[in-house]
Amino acid sequence: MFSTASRSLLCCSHAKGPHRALASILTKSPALDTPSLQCRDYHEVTGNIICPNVVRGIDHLRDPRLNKGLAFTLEERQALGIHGLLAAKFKTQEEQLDICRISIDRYEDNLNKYLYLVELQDRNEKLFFRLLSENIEKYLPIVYTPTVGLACQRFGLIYRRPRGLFITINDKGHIFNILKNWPEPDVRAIVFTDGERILGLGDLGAYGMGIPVGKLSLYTALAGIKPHQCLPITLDVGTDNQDLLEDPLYIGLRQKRVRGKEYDEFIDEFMEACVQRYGQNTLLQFEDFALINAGRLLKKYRHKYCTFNDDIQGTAAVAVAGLMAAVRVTKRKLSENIYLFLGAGSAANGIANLTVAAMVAEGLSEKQARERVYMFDVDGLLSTRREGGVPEHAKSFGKDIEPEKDFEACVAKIKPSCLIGCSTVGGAFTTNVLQQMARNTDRPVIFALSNPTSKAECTAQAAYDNTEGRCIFASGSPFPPVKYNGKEFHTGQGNNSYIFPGVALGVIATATHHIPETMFLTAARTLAHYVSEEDLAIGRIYPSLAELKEVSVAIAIEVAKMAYDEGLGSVYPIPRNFSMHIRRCQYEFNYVVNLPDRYTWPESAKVDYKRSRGHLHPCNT
Ligand SMILES: O=C([O-])CC(=O)C(=O)O
Ligand SMILES: [Mg+2]
Repeated sequence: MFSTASRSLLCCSHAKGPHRALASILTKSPALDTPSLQCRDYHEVTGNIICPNVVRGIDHLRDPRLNKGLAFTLEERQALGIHGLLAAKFKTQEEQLDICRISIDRYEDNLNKYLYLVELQDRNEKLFFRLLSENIEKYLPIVYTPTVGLACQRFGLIYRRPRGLFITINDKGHIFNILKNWPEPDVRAIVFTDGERILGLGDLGAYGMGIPVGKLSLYTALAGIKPHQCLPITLDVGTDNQDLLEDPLYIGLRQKRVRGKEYDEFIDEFMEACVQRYGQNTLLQFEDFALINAGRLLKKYRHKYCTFNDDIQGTAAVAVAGLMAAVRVTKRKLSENIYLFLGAGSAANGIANLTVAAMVAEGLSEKQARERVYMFDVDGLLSTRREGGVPEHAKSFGKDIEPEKDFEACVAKIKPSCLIGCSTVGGAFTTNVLQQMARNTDRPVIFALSNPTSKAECTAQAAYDNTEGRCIFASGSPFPPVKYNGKEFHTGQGNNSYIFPGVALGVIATATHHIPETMFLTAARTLAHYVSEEDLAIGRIYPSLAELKEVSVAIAIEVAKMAYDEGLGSVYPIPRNFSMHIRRCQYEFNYVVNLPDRYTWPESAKVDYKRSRGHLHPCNT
């Protein structure tokens, strides 16, 4: 396994051959007199991957990683052999960003906006990521939740080009070979799904591919993880969604899901093939696996691989951060609340367990902490006395109390101060439930975390209207501002996008071996610290989405420090300044000079070309 530094050194020295060949033809340019800088710039553009001599002429426009469109300077156009392939105009990246914004605004339908952005990513990667990272509030709901949910549902219709790998159960025994087909050799993070629980939309089979793609877009846009280091994968083991099996547009395996031993062997082989191909510290993020697999696979692999489950641990961290910030409003310590979860699946258990850890940190014993947490699933309250007992995955939250199947009655009986929805049942927090929460306590905490918007347990407006505006509300998907009593509130989005990009950046930057649970508690604390008095005043227990990039870096720094405190980091020497180290690992969103090493622009050609185009580009004057 190579350290970060030695990996890039290898790539750089590997690429020197063709540079030398070029240098023998071209003499050194006086304008570009720092060869090492030129080399770094060129490789920055190509992601340390593309050998300059294999990309010729028009391929600089066809490769989204290299393409700058009309922003190629006159010198670049000549040096790269693309002069004349572009219109005469020279544009800056900023001008191009303006055009992108105007183009997207022309679409009314969010799915069309999504398609525009997909196409942009396929055409000009830097422009796509800069647009996204500078307009997070505007475009996050398009490339991510909720629109990405719709994109998954319509995936058969909108599928154009490959972005990521599809590995099917029929590929069992050959997974490593399929990974070899992915053109990027320097992958550091893989987000993968088997499509069985896509957001709250259920089994979408191979249509689930939109989710790893969307998550990894956020890796780059929010945390600055380099795109060539990211690989989205869908593990296609079939689908139990009858509509999809009958859908003529369906692009996945047309068969029922494979389960049991064969499925487990497939996942085992996949995990092992990933580290064989990309190294032991490759980050493997589980995304949108169903309850039956999510928890047990996390348990199985968490000490063997560098892995986490975003729906369990990422969601837990963002919810606990919200609970921590809410303490400043409710004036109740975490350990003074009573929690009731609607849903007892992976997200609920993840949040509940991390909340217990946070209460233990406040001084409760684990038993005392667990006593404060109740769960309600499709069969009612998790009571040890109910028929069929408490499901194995939520055993530690079962209570020796009278069974109850009516959720409203449960809210009245248990009197929770925090109500947390992870049920994927849209509207499950009825008027009665919300009004009861207002009777339970003066400042009830209400989280409707199921995604996308249609699955949220209640709207932000309903939560305010039915609690006399006293609630502290957060949702997994965004809601428009709430108007209550003449005042406007901007409620927060308790979505794991506040957590996973930062954790991933910290883990990748330190080549961490494993991700302990405490890292997510650290991430939660870091996020909670970012919540300002101004945020709280407008009803928000999270920083604004506009701060997501800053938050992600802050989380990455804390994760990186922790990685070395716990002996898990493996980039040596240990970085002395973590902040600087993290920033050095990040992607360059701005265009950089795209000239071959030691290129010389002949003086005579310079003059001729400038004359022939009738104008000069500012970069060349
Ligand atoms: O993708 C999101 O918005 C959050 C998430 O992980 C899920 O709901 O599964
Ligand atoms: Mg998810």
